[in-house]
Amino acid sequence: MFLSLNYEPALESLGYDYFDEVAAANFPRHILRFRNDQVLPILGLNPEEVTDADFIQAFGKFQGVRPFLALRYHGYQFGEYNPRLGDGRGFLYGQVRGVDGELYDFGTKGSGTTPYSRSADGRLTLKGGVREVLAAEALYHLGVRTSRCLSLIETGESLWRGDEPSPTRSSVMVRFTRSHIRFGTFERLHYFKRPDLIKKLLDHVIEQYYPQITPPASLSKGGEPGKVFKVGETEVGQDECNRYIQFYTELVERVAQLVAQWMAAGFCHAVLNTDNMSITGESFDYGPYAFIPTYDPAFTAAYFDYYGRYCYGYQPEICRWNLEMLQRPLAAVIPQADMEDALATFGEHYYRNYRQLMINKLGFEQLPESQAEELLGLTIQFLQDSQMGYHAFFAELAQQFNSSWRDNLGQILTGESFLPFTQSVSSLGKWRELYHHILQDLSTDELEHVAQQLRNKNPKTALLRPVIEEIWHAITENDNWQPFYELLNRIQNKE
Ligand SMILES: Nc1ncnc2c1ncn2[C@@H]1O[C@H](COP(=O)(O)OP(=O)(O)OP(=O)(O)O)[C@@H](O)[C@H]1O
Ligand SMILES: [Mg+2]
Repeated sequence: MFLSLNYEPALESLGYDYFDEVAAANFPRHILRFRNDQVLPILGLNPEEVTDADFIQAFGKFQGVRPFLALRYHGYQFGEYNPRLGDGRGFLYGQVRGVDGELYDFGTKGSGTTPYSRSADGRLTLKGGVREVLAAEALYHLGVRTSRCLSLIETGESLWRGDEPSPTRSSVMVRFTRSHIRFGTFERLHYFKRPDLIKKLLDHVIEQYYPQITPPASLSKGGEPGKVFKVGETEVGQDECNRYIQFYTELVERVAQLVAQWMAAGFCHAVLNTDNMSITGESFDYGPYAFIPTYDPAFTAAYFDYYGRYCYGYQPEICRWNLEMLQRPLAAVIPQADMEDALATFGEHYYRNYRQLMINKLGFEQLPESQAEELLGLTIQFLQDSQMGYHAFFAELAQQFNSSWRDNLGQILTGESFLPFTQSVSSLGKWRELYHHILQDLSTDELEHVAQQLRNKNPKTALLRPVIEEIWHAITENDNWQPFYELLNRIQNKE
């Protein structure tokens, strides 16, 4: 089924400067643990017609005739440039155009060694695979622009890891995402002083992932088609240059929006190295991530992040810095001053998006700016003062909300979960007053809309670490996958 999809050699057609052809490992076993039936319709496939054997054939045994491409990239890891990276345990399996007209990647993780594996085994632990499946689904259903997992297959090997009781079980995952071109893909080309390859890749990225940016032909009608000038070492036409500026400007906006989505979702990615930043502004690579238990800007998810560089509250600044580092390769084709102007808007884009998403989580489509600002401020204040669960606060708000709140301040957030804070946290009283004040302007229909919005944005199920550990416990102790499927069901049904 997957073998007969209409694969497009989009990246492959750029030539062997960007990747190496590799082979998949032969695994002793293939046990399908997860298939993402929600994704299949995007590929034009009817889930009922796709068998488990189809998944195993394509994404466990890797039968098929396409070249598998280990992509070359570098990256800044914890602030240090690392030229010894690249797909060390994965490859681009293929690219397919969805029924929505968009190009999608199937990328593997844990599929065997490549020229970039260094001394590592090219494998993915089963727990790592389970965690990535869960994160992607949870984020997707919280409205985050994210990759998703198409399949997870257990592969029957024993792996040794410093951060899991070992030996531990192995798996191979296939990721479904717009692109695996990373900031680090460009950084590598800069390292090797190849502005020509930067330009070629950028043209490809704009054509495939930023199609609304006007192509040179139409731009040149009104512009100055003949004018060519030097940016860095490269000769760039005026209208080409305009496109590149538009691209960087939009990337800045997309990344700002993505970080706002993580922050509102209470998500800490944990490893925001530039090799984990997609050029399409999508989120992916869910390793030691965590959803924050309580609102704490200093919350750090990765045990190896000794200085808290990638803590929850630094994420916007880190992504801004990553965009700044990307200016180095892009300076080959984009004037520095234009990139700086674009990046200067990052903070504003981030904050505007964040505030809007938080207002949505609080039940409203729109609020006047000053009111939105005040409500957000009080919400954060309460979450910080009380250290009530971040997800619990919103879930409880959604559960307890009642249209009677409009006429009766005394009923707002009086459920049991808020009792401990009624006396001790003064921001709760102020929050209630403001919320009441906002509701007073609403009609009965609008109140119903608030109730719906609250439930829609704030599912009861939160993917907190203890929840994942419980799922993993059942798997590792009793090979019981039921809790995993039940959790996935709740997440996918936004319960
Ligand atoms: N077990 C492994 N074997 C070989 N290379 C590995 C292994 N684990 C990580 N790497 C390499 O180390 C670098 C950082 O890995 P990271 O944990 O960010 O995930 P990843 O393997 O990069 O996958 P992706 O970024 O596509 O989600 C990458 O170059 C990766 O290929
Ligand atoms: Mg990675």
